[in-house]
Amino acid sequence: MSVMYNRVALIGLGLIASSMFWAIKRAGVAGEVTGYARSSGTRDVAREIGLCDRVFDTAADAVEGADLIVLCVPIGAMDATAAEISGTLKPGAVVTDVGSVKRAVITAVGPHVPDGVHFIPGHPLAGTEQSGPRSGFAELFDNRWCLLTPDGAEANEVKKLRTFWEALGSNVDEMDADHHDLVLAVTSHTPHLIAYTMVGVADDLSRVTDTEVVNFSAAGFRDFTRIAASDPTMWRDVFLNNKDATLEILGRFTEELFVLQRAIREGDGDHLHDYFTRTRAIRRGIIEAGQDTDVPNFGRNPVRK
Ligand SMILES: NC(=O)c1ccc[n+]([C@@H]2O[C@H](COP(=O)([O-])OP(=O)(O)OC[C@H]3O[C@@H](n4cnc5c(N)ncnc54)[C@H](O)[C@@H]3O)[C@@H](O)[C@H]2O)c1
Ligand SMILES: O=C(O)C(=O)C[C@]1(C(=O)O)C=C[C@@H](O)C=C1
Repeated sequence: MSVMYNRVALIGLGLIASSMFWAIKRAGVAGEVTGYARSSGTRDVAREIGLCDRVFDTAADAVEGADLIVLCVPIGAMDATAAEISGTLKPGAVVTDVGSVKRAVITAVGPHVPDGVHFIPGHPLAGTEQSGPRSGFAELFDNRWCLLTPDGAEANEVKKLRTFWEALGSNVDEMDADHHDLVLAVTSHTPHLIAYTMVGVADDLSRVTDTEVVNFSAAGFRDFTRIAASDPTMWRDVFLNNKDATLEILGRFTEELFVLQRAIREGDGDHLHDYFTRTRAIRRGIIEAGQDTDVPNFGRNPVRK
């Protein structure tokens, strides 16, 4: 594929930015990729492993002259990061982000985007429980969805950003930001909270030892522990910034849980069987839609130095 943006700047060099870098190199869609991370340790690692063509010590320097700027920091850091780069954004540049919540990012970043610069929020629905500059890999976005919430941004720029994400391996869709936050509360945010809770319950239970939990963890619980190992800062920020939607889904979840709890207590096998039959159909739907893509080639990267 040919170069789409002469210079792409990645701000915040963790899992998503490093995966984007390797995927951009694999696709050949950027002339140059610059990067910035807040900590000097992360910048040193980035330089050591060849993550980004040039790593800068300030975000403002990293975005200077960039055609596409991708904010890859935790949601709670979006406001300050956008303020830092605001003065050096090139007219005509596109600012996007990868944050897991969209309305809060629009509120935080939008006011810092000067006239003449395009702002197109985004969210790749792909990740792992790993974080940091060494955790990325080029295949992360393959066959995963990336949602854009353009809200009136210029159509040509939106189209170009769509094509960019497609070149990185994603399927792309557009959505209203509030709707995005509700959908993700169902499909990602509340499930993470449930996993955190279940692992916390196992940890608290004194009659079952930690060694027993580790040795005898069944597949379902092991999946929960993977999810519950996700980055605490990122997930704290997700819940603080998608409060209403998460609380709505969590309310419905606890209501359903109480009904199932009662069915177990009363020995209502029909209710349990009917419920599990309904939920099984959802899983089958996901497989039929080709969305059961477990993370491919985890940890391997053909272009990493
Ligand atoms: N991990 C996932 O599964 C996933 C998936 C999709 C989107 N996201 C979103 O992508 C963004 C980055 O997540 P990640 O998984 O790459 O995280 P990460 O922890 O791997 O990397 C985040 C990077 O942001 C920088 N950073 C951290 N705190 C900062 C601060 N206060 N100020 C400035 N910079 C700071 C650091 O360079 C750090 O390496 C988040 O907004 C997250 O919601 C994550
Ligand atoms: O597979 C995982 O580790 C993830 O949790 C990735 C996952 C998710 O699917 O919920 C997590 C947060 C995101 O914003 C997008 C993707």
